[in-house]
Amino acid sequence: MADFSSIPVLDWSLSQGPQKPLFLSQLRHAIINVGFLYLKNHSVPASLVDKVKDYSPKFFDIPQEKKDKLRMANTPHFLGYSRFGAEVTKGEIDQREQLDFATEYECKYKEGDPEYVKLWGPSQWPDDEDLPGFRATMSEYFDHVATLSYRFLELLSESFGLAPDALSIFLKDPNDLCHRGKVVKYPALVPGSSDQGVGPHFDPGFLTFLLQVSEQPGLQVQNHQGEWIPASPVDGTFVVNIGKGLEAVTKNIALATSHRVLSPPIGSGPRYSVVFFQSISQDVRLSDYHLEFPEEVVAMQKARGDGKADSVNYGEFKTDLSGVANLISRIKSHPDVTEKHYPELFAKYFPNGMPLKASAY
Ligand SMILES: O=C(O)CCC(=O)C(=O)O
Ligand SMILES: [Fe+2]
Repeated sequence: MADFSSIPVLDWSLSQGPQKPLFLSQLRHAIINVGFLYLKNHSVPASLVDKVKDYSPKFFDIPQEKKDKLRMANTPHFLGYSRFGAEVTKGEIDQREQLDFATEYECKYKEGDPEYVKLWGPSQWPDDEDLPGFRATMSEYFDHVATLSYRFLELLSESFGLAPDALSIFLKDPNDLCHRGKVVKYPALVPGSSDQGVGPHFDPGFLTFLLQVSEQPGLQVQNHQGEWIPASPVDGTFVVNIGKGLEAVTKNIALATSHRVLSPPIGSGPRYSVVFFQSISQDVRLSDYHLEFPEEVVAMQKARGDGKADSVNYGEFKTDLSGVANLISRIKSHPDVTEKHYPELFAKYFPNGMPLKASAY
């Protein structure tokens, strides 16, 4: 079985010139065997990335009562602020605080629509006078990363021997896409408390682009033997990884790899990150599609095997509509929003009531 003990680094500038075949073969290796990579020399301007890094801690420094006004449970869209301890992964409380946002929409849901349509709605941003320029900077960054993610997906298709648009068809309707982003703070470990920044999990959709804002280690990626491999920050890079949607539509050739974040070491100060999740059309059932892959790609998958990651979310991408898979995962992560806006699903997924402490809101 091909396994990994470090995360490959890919140079985006190679993909633009005569070295493109080399880039594609490195990409194919990373996507099939690791499911994670660092991307350097990418197309998002360094000055914009620096601004985003600068703003990230500032959001968390605005007064708690102002952040609480943006609480995620205000609306059914799973967008907004989650205070420390409000989020759950694999049944355990995550030691992090975050603001979730998404492609801007008015609430799309109408009586009679499937419930996942409630995922589309407006983000909740801090007032500009509390944090001037934050919303504009985050939105500009979000758009740049979305553009990079579309180009990346075309190259990924090519690296698998498919037509460049073979995977982009799942993102073809711009009025239907709801990419998600967030800015996250992981406080340093407090003696005697849990070190679960975020528990082991898979990501949704097709691709994730992660900006590690601070220097603290903590992000770890699980290899096929179940060992946790560090993906510590590398200056000037994004960490790119595969979501469960892409794994489903490629029949497990692209690997969604389990990962987690451990709280930064005691006394080392908080860790910040900014994440972009590339979504696909919500009314697509990926199992309805059959893509033909060249033999050598299938052979690489066979040589890799299927691994034994122990995280459990997003299995629904293999059977249900993409919107349903996304909704179920939001439900499991945010019991406070679920209790308020999805009472039937709350009863189903939290039969013992609110997990301890996640009810702190
Ligand atoms: O903050 C990070 O470094 C990773 C976060 C993550 O994996 C997630 O929120 O899906
Ligand atoms: Fe993740």
